[in-house]
Amino acid sequence: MDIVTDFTIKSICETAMGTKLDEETSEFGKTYKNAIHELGSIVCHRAQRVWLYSNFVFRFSHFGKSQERILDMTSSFRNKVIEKRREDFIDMKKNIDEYDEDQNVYGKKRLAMLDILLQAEKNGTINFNGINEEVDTFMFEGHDTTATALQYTFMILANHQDIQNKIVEETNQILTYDQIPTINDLAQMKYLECCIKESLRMFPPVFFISRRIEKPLKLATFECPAGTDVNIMIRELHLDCQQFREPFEFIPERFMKKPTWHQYAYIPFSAGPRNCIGQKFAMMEMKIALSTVLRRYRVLPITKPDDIIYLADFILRPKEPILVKFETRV
Ligand code: HEM
Repeated sequence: MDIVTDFTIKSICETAMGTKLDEETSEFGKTYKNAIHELGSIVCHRAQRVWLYSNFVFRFSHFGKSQERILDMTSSFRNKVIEKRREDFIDMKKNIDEYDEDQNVYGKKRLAMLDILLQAEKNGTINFNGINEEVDTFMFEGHDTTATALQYTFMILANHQDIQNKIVEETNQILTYDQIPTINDLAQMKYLECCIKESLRMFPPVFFISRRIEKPLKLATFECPAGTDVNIMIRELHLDCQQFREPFEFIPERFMKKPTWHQYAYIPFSAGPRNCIGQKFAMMEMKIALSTVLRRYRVLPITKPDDIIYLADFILRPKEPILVKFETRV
């Protein structure tokens, strides 16, 4: 998990934020990962204890104090990432004066998401707090989810050598040993894509989402009054045997045919207007990571799917680290 999280934090910082982590920020990134995990368990702990719902009581509790310490830590990591890019952005603009606002391109450089926010701050369309909120959202949504998906995918592939071999066969037809994949190469990795989709079905990192119902809603025989908070249990939907044949079996081939399930029975990235904005990015990132590692290493099982005990969290987090073994391919 440490290796994949390190990879996904660096990816989101370099791409969306335009900030390459140096030694100091890299170390900070590792603490950030642990802080996010701790934060998840505090939020769930509080949700289960009604006496901690009051902000006044919570603030003085042990958990309230821990949460404050963690939020200080995550804010300072985020501030470092923003400040580093702010300096680079000023330098970049000094050297290049052509800015194409429609394409978000400076000279020949395409802007990172954070550059667009910094430019918007200059134009007065977003303020300092607004930038912080956007960066927090992307840093969190953009690393923990993908790292979780990758660890379950490595684990399930380690337990299915035949499927792993098929991925390597496909990848070898597209890339040579050291070749860095282009977007076109990634688009050709159809079988790998089915494996990732199947892994997201069985182990959706965001395993539930919540919505507040604005108007009364009839669900089968149930009447939900306006104002009800509803949880949509994504993992339960994905494991419904009325929708998926042998739902507990890892069968990537089911994604090679036209879906036989209801369009909302498979929603790892949610659906509707607030669905995941980063899903294409996540799919590409996972394809790069998996194809690069599997070409070089055979992944062997240590953790088995049935060994996993899940924690109460807002991400599908295992209680114990998920372990696999890497053996160099010859
Ligand atoms: C396997 C990886 C990922 C999974 C499973 C995932 C899943 C989700 C889900 C289920 C939601 C909807 C939450 C809701 O409806 O309440 C969501 C929202 C979001 N995701 Fe992802 N995500 C992933 C990767 C990413 C990445 C890489 C980024 C950023 C580059 C990202 C950015 C976001 C953002 C900003 C939102 C909020 C969108 C909004 O509220 O309009 N996600 N994600």
